[in-house]
Amino acid sequence: MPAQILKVAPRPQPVTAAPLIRFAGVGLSFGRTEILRGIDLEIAAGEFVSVIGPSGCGKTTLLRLLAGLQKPSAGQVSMAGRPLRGPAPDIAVVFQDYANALLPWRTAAGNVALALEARGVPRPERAARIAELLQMVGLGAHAERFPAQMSGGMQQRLQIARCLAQDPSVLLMDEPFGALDAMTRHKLQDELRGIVRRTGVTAFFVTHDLEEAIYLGDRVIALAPHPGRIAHSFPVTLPPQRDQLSTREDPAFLALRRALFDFIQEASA
Ligand SMILES: Nc1ncnc2c1ncn2[C@@H]1O[C@H](COP(=O)(O)OP(=O)(O)OP(=O)(O)O)[C@@H](O)[C@H]1O
Repeated sequence: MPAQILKVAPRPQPVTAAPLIRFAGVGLSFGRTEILRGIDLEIAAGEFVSVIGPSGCGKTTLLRLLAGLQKPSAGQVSMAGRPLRGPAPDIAVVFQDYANALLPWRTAAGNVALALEARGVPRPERAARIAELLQMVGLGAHAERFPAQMSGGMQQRLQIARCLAQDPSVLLMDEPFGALDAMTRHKLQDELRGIVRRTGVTAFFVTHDLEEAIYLGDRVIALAPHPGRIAHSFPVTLPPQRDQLSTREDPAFLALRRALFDFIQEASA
């Protein structure tokens, strides 16, 4: 081999992994009303994407498109290179209304078991997996409680455990902590970030709470209304290890909070 060739160091190639989720030119109209227009969005596997925007701008509709609960009127939503044609077992949805998402006549363990049964996990394997999932969401000691015997925060943890029992690649969350008090909310935010990092699940999180969007996200997508469209994609430049006190005092956090606040003010005007 000629010497000069050996001297040429290989150029480091950027990592260009294909996105897990892709919205390509997605639009949605209900009758004559255009709700979403020209949504182009790519989400990498393991990414935590928060979605904010003024009330009624189409955040939930965007989530429903990704959940396969709504078909686009234009464009395509795809996952792992395949167009979404309806709800997929690989995509789990955590709703704000935890009380209605759980089966009241089943215990915590029974609620989680349901998702394992649906996936066809053999009975002998279920008990260990249920214990593991309940432990992961801090309900290890409450397996035999019924939802009505649990606080709102515990019920929401249970809904998350049940979704994780689906072994999803993607976790969609629509204002999941909106009905909880501030302390419980902060605790669940930390638990959720921990779970997402440990499991590697891709998270799509809709919220009205701008601080929550930043605290949890790797990126914040801002939707403008009439029709709903992506106005900005803000990268969150905070270190991955977050803390309720110091992260919220970080200058990068405060600057982004300001930018999101300004955006909402302008978009709502
Ligand atoms: N099934 C439907 N038929 C007709 N209009 C709908 C339907 N679902 C939603 N809309 C309208 O689409 C728009 C976007 O609704 P969406 O719930 O997605 O907004 P959002 O940003 O999540 O609102 P919020 O922050 O208040 O929860 C709203 O104007 C709503 O009235």
